[in-house]
Amino acid sequence: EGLSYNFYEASCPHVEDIVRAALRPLFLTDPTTPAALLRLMFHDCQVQGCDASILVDSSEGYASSEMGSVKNFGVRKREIVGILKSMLEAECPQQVSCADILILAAREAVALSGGPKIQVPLGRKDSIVAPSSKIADSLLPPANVGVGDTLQLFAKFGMTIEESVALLGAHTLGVTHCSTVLNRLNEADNGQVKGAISPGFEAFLRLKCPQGSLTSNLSFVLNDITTFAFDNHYYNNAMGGRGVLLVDAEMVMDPRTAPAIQEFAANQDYFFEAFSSAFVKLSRSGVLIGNQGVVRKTCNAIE
Ligand code: HEM
Ligand SMILES: [Ca+2]
Ligand SMILES: [Ca+2]
Repeated sequence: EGLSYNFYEASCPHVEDIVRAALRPLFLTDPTTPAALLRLMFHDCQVQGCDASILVDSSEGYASSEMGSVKNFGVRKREIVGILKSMLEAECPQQVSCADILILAAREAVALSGGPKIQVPLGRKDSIVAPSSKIADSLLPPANVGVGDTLQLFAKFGMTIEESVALLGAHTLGVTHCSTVLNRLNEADNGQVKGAISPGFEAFLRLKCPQGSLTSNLSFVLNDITTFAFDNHYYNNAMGGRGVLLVDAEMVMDPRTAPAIQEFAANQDYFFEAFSSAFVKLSRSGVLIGNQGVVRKTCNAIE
């Protein structure tokens, strides 16, 4: 496919060490950084492939760029890829693509949070096209997506059902803002919130995210209680009716996905293996190789 595990062996042999060493202090300063970088990777790969398109600021103003999509609400830390890029430009000018840096940053986010150490193939090029917010709107899944649509989405990356369930285990890190939580609570059928939800957790969500609050874009709940640890707690959470998003809560009840949930909840190593494989598949999605793309000078602009 054109990606390889020793792509920068001659042109930038220390690229992986440089990224890891630079991220460690950034993660200590702000422990929410790994979650942000992992989500950033998914949102890049989902729109036009893993090509750093999400990093491009629109020249006509932010609103029309990919980041202007409401589906990118809460996406943070794009600037960190820019920081890593300038370090790598100093070490090996014009060699390392922003698209590869983004994948390496997400990979370190997982490893430095206690998750699996994933080997990723490199050699992606950066896009020379910046998709509009409308395109991002149509390609990114809505926050209230169900199990069926999610499996369909991930099948496009060549993922098995097990890998799809493992990939959603990314929600072992990070938070969900109350605006999204309220949408789920308000879409109740006859007063019954959709998906597996325990009465205690529903009460907790209603307390944390009150109706009509003016700050529901700022307040949030944790995706699982070990929000900074990449572990299998997400699955225990979901089985206990404490899944935050609809898809987290529905997967437990769906006969296609329930077996994998139980497996991952019982066996963290097995989860890590499936997640690693899914991560690499995601990272290969729609990549540009050779002269299909460029190595940008700065990540937030297409010269
Ligand atoms: C059906 C697919 C998915 C849906 C509907 C979905 C939806 C969401 C939503 C609504 C949030 C909360 C955003 C906020 O309020 O700030 C979130 C957070 C997050 N998502 Fe997903 N997601 C999906 C798949 C994925 C995948 C495949 C990954 C990574 C491999 C991922 C990683 C994350 C992470 C790490 C966070 C926490 C971000 C933070 O705390 O800054 N998600 N997701
Ligand atoms: Ca992209
Ligand atoms: Ca966790």
